[in-house]
Order: sequence, then structure tokens, then C-alpha cells
Amino acid sequence: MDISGIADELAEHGYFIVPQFFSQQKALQFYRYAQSLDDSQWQLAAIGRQQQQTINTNVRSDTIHWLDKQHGVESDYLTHMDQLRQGLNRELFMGLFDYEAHLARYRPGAFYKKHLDAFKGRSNRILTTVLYLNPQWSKADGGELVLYGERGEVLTEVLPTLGTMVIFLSDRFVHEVKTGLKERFSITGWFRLNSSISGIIDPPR
Ligand SMILES: O=C(O)CCC(=O)C(=O)O
Ligand SMILES: [Fe+2]
Repeated sequence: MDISGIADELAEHGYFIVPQFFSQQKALQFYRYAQSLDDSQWQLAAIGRQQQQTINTNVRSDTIHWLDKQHGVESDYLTHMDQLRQGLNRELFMGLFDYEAHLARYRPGAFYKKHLDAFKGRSNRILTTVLYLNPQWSKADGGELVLYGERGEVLTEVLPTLGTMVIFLSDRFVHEVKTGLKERFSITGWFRLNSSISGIIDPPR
């Protein structure tokens, strides 16, 4: 899928699912890397903003690992996403300034209840991206991402299969991760506006 195709879909619907964003080989490389991290490299994720950040495992029970430009495989992912960022800016004049991303690991039974990734005018997170990294995944395994529309209707349910990428406007779509039967890996990230321009500081990590 070319970037202008992604841009068109985003402009029209506000979300888009790209079944093979990365080659199988590249996606497998990210998967193997996620698997290679040991427990000390995964942390419980916080919810809420700034001073209100708390760990609440009733809302989400995944663990995360923030990506860093210093590391080869992580930097490779960030570089690809920076190309997407530049392409989207060219096509849609979105003024996306930077990108932050973390690996996420959902153990069997883990979930992330309905939430928004950003609140209108109160965050510089503009676009959410989620890349899934699971070579074997079927409907019976659960773990779907569900995106909801304005009236609470289900817009789409996405299985977290290797190489699938979902992109959506961070402040527009309530979404959740259903519990799954198997361990589920993904890379979630956010394209952001420049916080020094918008005057809003994003949550500290
Ligand atoms: O893994 C997913 O499908 C979505 C994760 C998510 O909603 C988040 O990390 O904010
Ligand atoms: Fe989310």
C-alpha cells in the first residue's frame, strides 16, 4: 500500500487497516525481537495524563517496552514510521512533528478496556498506529482490537495477525483490546504535533 492510498483512506474515514504494511520477513524480525526481551525489559503501562498517571490493571493489563533510536531493530521501526510521517505530511498537511512507540505484550487473558488515546485539544497525539506481530492467530484466539463509532456501534474488529497495521485518529475512536487466549505482541505508536507549538506537554513516560 502506498502512502497516498493510506492518506486518502484516513482523510475519508479517519481510520485505515493495512493488511501487509511490512513484508513478512520484516514483521517477523520485529516479532522475534519482541520475544527476545526478558521480563526486566517490560513494564506495566500507566494510564491518564501527567500528574494523574496511574497504573490500573483493571483498565489495561499489558506490559510495554518503549522504543529507542539507540537500538538497531527499534531504530529500524522508527525510521520506517518516520517515512510514513513525512509522507502523510506531504499528502494531508497534517504537520506531524514526531513519533513515539512502544512494544506491547498481552499475556493470555490480558486486555485494554474501552478508551480514547487523546482528548480533543488536550493532547498532541494525533494519529495512533498499531502494528501486530503474531504469526499464528485465528478468530478463536480472541484478542481483537475493536474500534467504535460515535454512537457506540462497532466499526471494525481487527485480528492481531503478523504484519497488519491499523492507523486511526487518536481523539476520534473509542477502542478496546479484547482478552485473548494466546500471548499477543504489537507495536503501538503515536504521531504527534510539536508540543512547544501547541503548548501542551504529553504525559511523561
Ligand atoms: O493493541 C491494540 O490493538 C491497541 C492498543 C491500544 O489501544 C493502546 O495501546 O492504546
Ligand atoms: Fe489505545
